[in-house]
Amino acid sequence: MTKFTLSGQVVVIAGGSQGLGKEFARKFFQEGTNNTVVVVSRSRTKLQQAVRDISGQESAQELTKATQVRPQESEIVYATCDLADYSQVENLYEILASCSLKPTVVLLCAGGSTPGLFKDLKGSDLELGVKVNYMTCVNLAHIAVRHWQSAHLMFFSSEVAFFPFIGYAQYAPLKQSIKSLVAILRQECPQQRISCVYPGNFDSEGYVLENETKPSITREIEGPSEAISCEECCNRIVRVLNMGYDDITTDLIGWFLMSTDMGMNKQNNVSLGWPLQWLLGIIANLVIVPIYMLICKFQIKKWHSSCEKQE
Ligand SMILES: NC(=O)C1=CN([C@@H]2O[C@H](COP(=O)(O)OP(=O)(O)OC[C@H]3O[C@@H](n4cnc5c(N)ncnc54)[C@H](OP(=O)(O)O)[C@@H]3O)[C@@H](O)[C@H]2O)C=CC1
Ligand SMILES: CCCCCCCCCCCCCCCC(=O)[C@@H](N)CO
Repeated sequence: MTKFTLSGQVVVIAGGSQGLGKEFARKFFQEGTNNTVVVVSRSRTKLQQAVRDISGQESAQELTKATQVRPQESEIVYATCDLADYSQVENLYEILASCSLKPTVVLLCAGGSTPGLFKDLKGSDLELGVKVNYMTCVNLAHIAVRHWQSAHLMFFSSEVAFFPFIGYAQYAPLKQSIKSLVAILRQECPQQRISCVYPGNFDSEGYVLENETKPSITREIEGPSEAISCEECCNRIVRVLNMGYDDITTDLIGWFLMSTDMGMNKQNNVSLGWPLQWLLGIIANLVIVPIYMLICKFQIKKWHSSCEKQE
């Protein structure tokens, strides 16, 4: 299987303009050698700022069909693309191809949530949830599987894929869809390295924004996953990738939640400490999970009645 290395790569980072995607761009550009890093997102101004921050240069270079990529030198360039729009992703492929760039690592890191009760969300929030979290992924993955068969694909789901809970109606179902897509692609494309990261909370621009609308009950339930910095999150992921594992969590509670969800999702890939995880999962599902779910039900009931009182 493809070894993970930070050097000599052509890296495409979806959602590279901020947060964890930007942190990965920094890591490849600053810690590796001979990398061509392409950060991709919708906003040109954010992308330019990210490229300037990372490269330390005054100006940021946009990837176009005429861009001359210098081999043997590290470069970071940006490309604007709404990855939820398939034709724009095809266009991105054309641009990369005309620069003779064949990605070797693809990070599908675009995503984000608008927490809130389902009834309080707007129709546009629901649509955005599907587009930002799922369409961006499925579109780029499709191009990658068709044209870049030797690329290492890295998907970004969430710990909520193991445990969906109140407040994440716009988000968790799509992160579960990514897990499902990954399982199928691993069977269909056995020659490709396909990793899936299930992060717990980390402190990104998106995280700060989502906390503005997050119901208190959601905050309470996700409390055990305390936000770590993007840098720490990126480092933890790289460490586990280097060990050769492909199902990755970023904190202990995430690892524990994954253990309760091993079954038919696991197939032929393994995660850190998997025999223990498997056993622990069985025991947890028998004894710990039912008790926890009772406590959780009680917490939610209490929250609903305190909301009613306030009204
Ligand atoms: N932060 C957290 O606590 C957690 C995050 N995650 C997941 O990890 C990943 C990274 O999270 P985080 O760093 O917080 O994300 P941010 O919200 O900070 O950044 C999201 C990125 O996605 C890009 N993006 C959004 N929509 C599109 C689109 N349609 N086309 C192209 N790019 C798009 C944004 O750029 P632009 O606006 O320029 O398009 C931005 O670069 C996400 O998938 C997130 O769901 C998982 C668990 C916890
Ligand atoms: C079985 C007994 C123990 C159960 C404990 C449950 C603890 C749940 C922690 C879940 C944390 C979810 C973090 C991901 C958040 C996320 O994806 C958003 N920040 C979106 O950006």
